[in-house]
Amino acid sequence: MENIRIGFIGGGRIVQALLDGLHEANYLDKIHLTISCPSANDDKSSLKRFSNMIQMTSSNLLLCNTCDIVLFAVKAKLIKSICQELEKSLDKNRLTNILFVSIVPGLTISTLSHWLHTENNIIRIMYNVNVAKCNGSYAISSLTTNENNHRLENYLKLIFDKVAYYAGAVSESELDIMCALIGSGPAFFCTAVEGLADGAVKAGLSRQLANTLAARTMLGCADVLVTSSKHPAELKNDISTPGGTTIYGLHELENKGVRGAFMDAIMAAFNRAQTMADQLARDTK
Ligand SMILES: NC(=O)C1=CN([C@@H]2O[C@H](COP(=O)(O)OP(=O)(O)OC[C@H]3O[C@@H](n4cnc5c(N)ncnc54)[C@H](OP(=O)(O)O)[C@@H]3O)[C@@H](O)[C@H]2O)C=CC1
Ligand SMILES: O=C(O)[C@@H]1CCC=N1
Repeated sequence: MENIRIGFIGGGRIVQALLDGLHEANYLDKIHLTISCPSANDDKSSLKRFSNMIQMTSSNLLLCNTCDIVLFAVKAKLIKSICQELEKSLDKNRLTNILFVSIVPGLTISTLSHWLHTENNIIRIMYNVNVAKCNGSYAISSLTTNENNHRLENYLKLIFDKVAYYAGAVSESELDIMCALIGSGPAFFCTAVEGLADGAVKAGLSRQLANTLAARTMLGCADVLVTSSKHPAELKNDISTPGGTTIYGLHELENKGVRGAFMDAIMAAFNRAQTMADQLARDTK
């Protein structure tokens, strides 16, 4: 297991969040990890802080020639040309022995399979920035059947388990829902925290205290919900005393359709993932 080498094509925010989490979990120096990105040799790269624990290269080809698991972590529009270069230059045997992993919304197994001219060695994963504090969530969508790919997939799970809660093996369509809830969810929660803090500032609290308390209140609620079997409505009802402050605030939220707004946000992100998948699939024709 220890000799399995992992490569990331792209070393931006979502990859660095994973590196931060693995570092915090004291696991980064226990794995062989390489990142390829154009700025690999730039002294100002924010990846430099990991330089004694990871390998860096500006060549995606070199990365694929040395890694057993390769994750695509770049913007969707770049993937086709990256795949074309790999498919053209990589030895066929090497290409079919790598486990390729898409973390890109809309980059489906079938599209990647088409661009790489390979099959049965591609899976998808969705995770979120919360891995940076070992508090992420992730899910996997996989159709691989051969033993070597299962071994590589299990190794990947072992690594993600250090920093994230495993939501399970899901279909690709379910992974698009996970993309909305797990992947984009942190941005939705941050927007809610910002709004609550803004309200407290309007009422007269300092910005710093308002931000800290809004975030800590969310953290505490999340902890209760995750560690108890309480339904969110039960916790909400426990807090709302008859004729008290909370129910007045909740009435305003209902007047503004906040629940519908959150539902719409999830549906919009989910639909966007499916639209992106359709657009990328059209590029395989
Ligand atoms: N941010 C998030 O929370 C999540 C993002 N994702 C998905 O992950 C992908 C990456 O997102 P994110 O990290 O936020 O994006 P960033 O913009 O932060 O990072 C993009 C990375 O791609 C690199 N890159 C650009 N061109 C190439 C190339 N030709 N070959 C190799 N690397 C290249 C960039 O390198 P350089 O810096 O040198 O230009 C950079 O390291 C996206 O598809 C996104 O949708 C998925 C789940 C969550
Ligand atoms: O916005 C995006 O496209 C990525 C996917 C999930 C979170 N961020």
